[in-house]
Amino acid sequence: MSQRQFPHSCHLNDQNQTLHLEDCNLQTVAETFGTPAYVYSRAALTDAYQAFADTLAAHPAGQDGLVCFAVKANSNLGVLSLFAQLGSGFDIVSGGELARVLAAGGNPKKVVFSGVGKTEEEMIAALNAGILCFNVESASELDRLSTVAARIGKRAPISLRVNPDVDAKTHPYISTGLKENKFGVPITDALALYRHAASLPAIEVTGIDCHIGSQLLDPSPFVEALERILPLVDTLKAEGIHLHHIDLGGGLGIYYHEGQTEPVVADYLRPLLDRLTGRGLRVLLEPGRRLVGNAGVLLTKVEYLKHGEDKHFAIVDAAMNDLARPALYEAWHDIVPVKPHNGEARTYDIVGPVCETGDFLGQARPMALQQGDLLAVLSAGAYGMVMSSNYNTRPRAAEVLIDGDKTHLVRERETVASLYAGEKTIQF
Ligand SMILES: Cc1ncc(COP(=O)(O)O)c(C=O)c1O
Ligand SMILES: N[C@@H](CCCC[NH3+])C(=O)O
Repeated sequence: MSQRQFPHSCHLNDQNQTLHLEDCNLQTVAETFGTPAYVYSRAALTDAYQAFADTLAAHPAGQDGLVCFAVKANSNLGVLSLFAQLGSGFDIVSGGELARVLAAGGNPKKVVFSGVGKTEEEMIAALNAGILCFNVESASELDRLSTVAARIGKRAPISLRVNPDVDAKTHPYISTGLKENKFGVPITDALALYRHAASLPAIEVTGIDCHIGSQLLDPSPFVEALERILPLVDTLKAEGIHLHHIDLGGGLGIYYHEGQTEPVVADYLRPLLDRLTGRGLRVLLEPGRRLVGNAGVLLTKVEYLKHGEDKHFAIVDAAMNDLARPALYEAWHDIVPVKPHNGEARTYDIVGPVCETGDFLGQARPMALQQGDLLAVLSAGAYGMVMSSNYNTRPRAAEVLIDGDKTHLVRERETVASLYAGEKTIQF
């Protein structure tokens, strides 16, 4: 057990053989804040951000580059404020995310707005905030944005999100850059749409954008996508449409399995930056998962052990409503005891209390367990809390940010009463 590799900042403490995140004993964290609880490491978040920022800064094509953290991966205010303090920008996909970024002290001039379904209200909020760029995903969105901006006396900075029709070789639900996906405008339509955009007085064409998918462990599709886009940039230039920036999206994968290797940030970025050298384009990136995924764990307590004829179940107090990824994508998360002990090891399905057979966090996991044990679901910092729900009227988990030996409660656990605040009964 002590030989195993843990995600960044997570380790078994030598003295008491208890899982720690930075210098905090996760057993104590669970006792203090209760379970289920998401726990994030400031050091791991910072290191992950710096890997991108430092690689950009070290390359001639990346000097004025900007990392725009994809807020959809983790929108906790404590996490967002840390990234804002590190100098990060933000990639948002809703008015709600914009509000969170602003509440966390994010700079609107470093915000890009992605998403296929921007409403008028969201456009107005973003225009009034003065964001860096709208990543426009369709002709009808462009026309709506132009109308809305003109109506309120603003000019909307835009890039078109082009869909380069590249296979990201990832889970089909999180692949976005194929022509059958709903995202972006087909690269073959982009030139005509850019011409149209350039003719609209309330629109300022500033960039080009693409995002081909998520959890890419092989970075070669990123290069393929860029190589499909650069000829379009050249054609636009020849027509007098000069772009200021290129947004390469997010999508770099992380390891979820012990022993799995993940691409090194610099190895992913350098071939892209090399191809952009001398073009005078500012580079924007939208990493989500890679900045937060392995900076967080989900702590959960074993409520019951249930030994069936064919299977052993560990029924824990976290469920698919807290972490949807296993139920939704059959995604794998390593799950480890916070304080391993030497009881009889059995092969457990780690399941939650929700009334669905798909409510599992992990299946067929060998470990020695007792009722009351604490488990840590690893690599849970991305698409964890943000995808949680109140299904089965379960209050959502607390979120805690670790900084060395200090803990900060960055989101309180919901209460049962808060779950129906704002609702009314009615007498017929
Ligand atoms: C437009 C856009 N940008 C950035 C991201 C972040 O992706 P990831 O978390 O894989 O880095 C996504 C999600 O896939 C996205 O749709
Ligand atoms: N929710 C997905 C990632 C979605 C990426 C968003 N474009 C996951 O948990 O892996």
